[in-house]
Amino acid sequence: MKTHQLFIDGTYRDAKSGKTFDKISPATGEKIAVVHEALAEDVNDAVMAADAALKGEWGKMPKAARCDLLMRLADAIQARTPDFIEAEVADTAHTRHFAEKVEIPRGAANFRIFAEMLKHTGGEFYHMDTPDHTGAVNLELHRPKGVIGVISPWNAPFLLMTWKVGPALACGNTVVVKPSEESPYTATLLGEVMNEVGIPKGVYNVIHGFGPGSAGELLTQHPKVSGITFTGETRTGEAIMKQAAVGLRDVSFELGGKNPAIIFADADMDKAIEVTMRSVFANTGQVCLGTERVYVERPVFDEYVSRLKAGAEALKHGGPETPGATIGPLISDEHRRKVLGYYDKARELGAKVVTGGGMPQFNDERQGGFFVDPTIWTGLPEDSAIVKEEIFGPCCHVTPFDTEEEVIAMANDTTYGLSATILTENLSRAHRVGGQIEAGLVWVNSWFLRDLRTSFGGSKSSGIGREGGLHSLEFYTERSNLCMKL
Ligand SMILES: NC(=O)c1ccc[n+]([C@@H]2O[C@H](COP(=O)([O-])OP(=O)(O)OC[C@H]3O[C@@H](n4cnc5c(N)ncnc54)[C@H](O)[C@@H]3O)[C@@H](O)[C@H]2O)c1
Ligand SMILES: O=C/C=C/C=C(\O)C(=O)O
Repeated sequence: MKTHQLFIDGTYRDAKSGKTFDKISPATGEKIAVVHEALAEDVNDAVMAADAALKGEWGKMPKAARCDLLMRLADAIQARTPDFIEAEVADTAHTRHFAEKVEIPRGAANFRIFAEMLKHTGGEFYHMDTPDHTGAVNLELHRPKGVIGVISPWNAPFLLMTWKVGPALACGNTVVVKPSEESPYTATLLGEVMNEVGIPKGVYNVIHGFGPGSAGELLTQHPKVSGITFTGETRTGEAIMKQAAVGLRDVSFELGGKNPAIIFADADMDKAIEVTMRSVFANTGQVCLGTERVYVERPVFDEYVSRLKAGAEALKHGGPETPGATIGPLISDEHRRKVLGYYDKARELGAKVVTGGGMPQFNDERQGGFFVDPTIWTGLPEDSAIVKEEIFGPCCHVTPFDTEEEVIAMANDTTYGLSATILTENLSRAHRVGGQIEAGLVWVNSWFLRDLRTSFGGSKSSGIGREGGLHSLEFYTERSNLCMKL
């Protein structure tokens, strides 16, 4: 039985709390690991180790040397791709293809992009006139924020945790990572690679546990933690904001979404189906940027629904060991109950269930896994819970529309503002409509294309702040303006 320990000050160790919890396989429902739960003393040990590292070798390291070390870390992650694939797949039951092609390469890229950027980016400089006409110069200086608490979710564990740790370390901070209780493996494994490449002890620390009353909450309240970067549910973000308020801890939030796809009659329908089959069903719908609302211009509504139905019904359920599987299980029985609750609610509200709406039956080990049917609904009003609330499963509601004004209004009529995707072959329409969607990311004729130099994040209930590229400097550094009289 695998055991996941804490990783504190460069060393793996059991939790002083003496508490552990089980990790269950999403593919089979069987216990696959025991995880050590960090409580107050463990959390304090991790934060104090991170604080000490700021004042030690790491804090004194020249920026170029720090960035070179992170580039070596990216290479070392790449070299251990097979180990990270097995770890991610064990926790999430993702396909090895998804882990190999998306998740692990992004883990390396998330260090590389910020190391390269920080190494080659200059800063702001302003010359000003002065009353005595001798002038003055202003230099915008950046220094590390300090110890950063990183709290990450289970839906893309390694990608999302490194998306935060990469810029945090590139900017000279140290981190204490609290991965989701559902996905401890890759964050723990990364400690080995940190030691292999020579990242000083205490720079990267991993504590395991839950949120309220556990490691997560304790981390957000620790006086030596200077900022919390969090990815997860909106309501969790609200809780963390309250927890972090005492001490005025800065926060960077990437939260939930209820993302629209808009398909105009002039769209390339093959492309529209290819894009939305991914944006609705990839990772079993457990993608914050995924589509749960589809708006289709009326002339092509029936064709679209019929083709999406065919695509959904062609998906093959299975875990990483199931040959040819194209849709996996949800992460946990608890999450499956949440998604099935929405499936029941849709029926109660009178939705037309185009396909799905329940869970598949198997006569093999998959029967113990947390599988649900890929599901498509039509016919519900825009104010229904199915159209307003994030479900985070392999499902979508499809609504017809007649005009641009109507569909823009429907797309924006949400408390979220994370992402959207627009399918049209009309360039001016893509600019016109795309510029009016209230979301952090809008794709045209594509989905989940990610340039890591761009800003990433959501508005309204989808987040606070932007990370990505130089935008990450806003959260991971403290600015000073040095004004020198000439
Ligand atoms: N915007 C994005 O980039 C993005 C990316 C991925 C997932 N998400 C969102 O994440 C959610 C799914 O992930 P999840 O179920 O793990 O989210 P979650 O909010 O339940 O948990 C996320 C993390 O927060 C911790 N946590 C929970 N309560 C806490 C508290 N009170 N204090 C401190 N830590 C706490 C959890 O232990 C976990 O590590 C979805 O809503 C999805 O939309 C958003
Ligand atoms: O499920 C959400 C996925 C988020 C992806 C990113 O944060 C990213 O691509 O940087």
